[in-house]
Amino acid sequence: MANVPQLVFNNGHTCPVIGLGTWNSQPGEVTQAVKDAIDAGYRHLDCAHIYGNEKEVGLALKEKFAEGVIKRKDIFITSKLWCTHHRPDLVEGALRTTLSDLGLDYIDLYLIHWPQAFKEGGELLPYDSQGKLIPSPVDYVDTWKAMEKVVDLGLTKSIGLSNFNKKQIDRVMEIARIKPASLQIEVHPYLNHEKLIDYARSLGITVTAYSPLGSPDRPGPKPGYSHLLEDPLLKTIGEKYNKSPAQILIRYAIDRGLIVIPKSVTKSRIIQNFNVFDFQLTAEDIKTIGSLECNGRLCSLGDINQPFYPFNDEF
Ligand SMILES: NC(=O)C1=CN([C@@H]2O[C@H](COP(=O)(O)OP(=O)(O)OC[C@H]3O[C@@H](n4cnc5c(N)ncnc54)[C@H](OP(=O)(O)O)[C@@H]3O)[C@@H](O)[C@H]2O)C=CC1
Ligand SMILES: O=C1CO[C@H](CO)[C@@H](O)[C@@H]1O
Repeated sequence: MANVPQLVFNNGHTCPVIGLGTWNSQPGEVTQAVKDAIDAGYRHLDCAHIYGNEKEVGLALKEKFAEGVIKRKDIFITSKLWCTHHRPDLVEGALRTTLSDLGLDYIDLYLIHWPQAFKEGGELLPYDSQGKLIPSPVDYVDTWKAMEKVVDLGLTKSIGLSNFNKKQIDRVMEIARIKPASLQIEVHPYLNHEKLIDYARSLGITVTAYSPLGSPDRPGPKPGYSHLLEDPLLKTIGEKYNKSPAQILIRYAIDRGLIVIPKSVTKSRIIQNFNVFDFQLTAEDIKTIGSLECNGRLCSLGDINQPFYPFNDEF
C-alpha cells in the first residue's frame, strides 16, 4: 500500500497507521468524506454495520475504483460484528451483509465490536421497557470460533477485538486457533490506557485508538474538563510544531505506536488530519500530554451489571 506508514500484524498483513473513522458520518455526507479522504491519501477506513452507512461508504469505493484512483488491494477496510449477531450461526451472514453493503468481496479486518451480546432477531439496540439493552447469553469465545471460519472462507484477511478488557482478551487467546491481530479501544490523553496497550502488545496484538480527538461532538468526560481539542496544553505544543491540537492528538497516537482513526466529514479537516507525517513528538511531549490522564472514558455500552460488560475491571 502506497506512502502511508504501516504497522505489521502478527499474521504478516499490514495496516496503515491512520484511517478515516465513519461513526456519526451521516449517509448524506459520508460518501463525499470517503472520496475526499482517498484523494487526500488515506488508505484505511474504519466502518461498522451499526454505523448505518456502509452502503454509502461502498458508493465512494466504487467510484474511486472506477476512476482508477485506487485498486482494492491499495485500501485497508475494517468493519465490525454487531452485538445482535454474536451467535456463531449468524456471524458469516453478518459479514456477508457488510460485504454486500460495501460492495466488496473481502475486508481486511473484522472485529467483534463489543464483548456483550444482545438479543438476536430484532432491533440492533433491543431495549426492554426499563430502557435496558436486552442481553443474549452468547459467549464471545464461541463467537470467536465463528470469526475464525470467516477467515477460512476468505471473507476477511484478519480478525480482532474491540472494547475487550484484559481478562476477556485472555479468554479469547486461550481458545484461539487464529490469534486476534488487533484490538480497537478508546485512547486519547484523557484515557491513555497504558496497561491495556502494553498487555495487548505483549501478546503480539496491535492497538487501534478510537475517538482520538476526544469525540468533541459528545459530552465531555467529566464535569470541569474541557473538550480535548480545547485543552491549552495541546494548543501550546501545537504552536511549537505549527500544528493544530487535532494534529497533535493524531501524532500522539502514532508516536505511541498505535493505529489511529480520526473521524471527519469536513474536507479541510480530513486533509489536515492526514497532514501529520512531517513532524514527530518528542518523548517529553508524549509524557507531558499523557499527564492529562483523568480516566476520562467517553464511550460505553450497556449496563454495568450485564454479562461481559468490559469496563468494571481496572483494565
Ligand atoms: N470500536 C468502537 O467501539 C468505536 C469506534 N470508533 C471509531 O473511531 C472513530 C473516531 O472516533 P469518534 O468518536 O468519531 O471521534 P473523534 O475523536 O475522531 O472526533 C470526531 C469529531 O471531531 C471533529 N473533528 C475532526 N477533525 C477535526 C479537526 N481537525 N479539528 C476540529 N475538529 C475535528 C469531527 O467533526 P466533523 O466530522 O464535523 O469535521 C467530529 O465531530 C469513529 O468514527 C469510529 O470509526 C468510535 C467510537 C467507538
Ligand atoms: O463504535 C461505536 C459507535 O456506535 C455505537 C453505538 O451506536 C457504539 O456502541 C460503538 O462503540
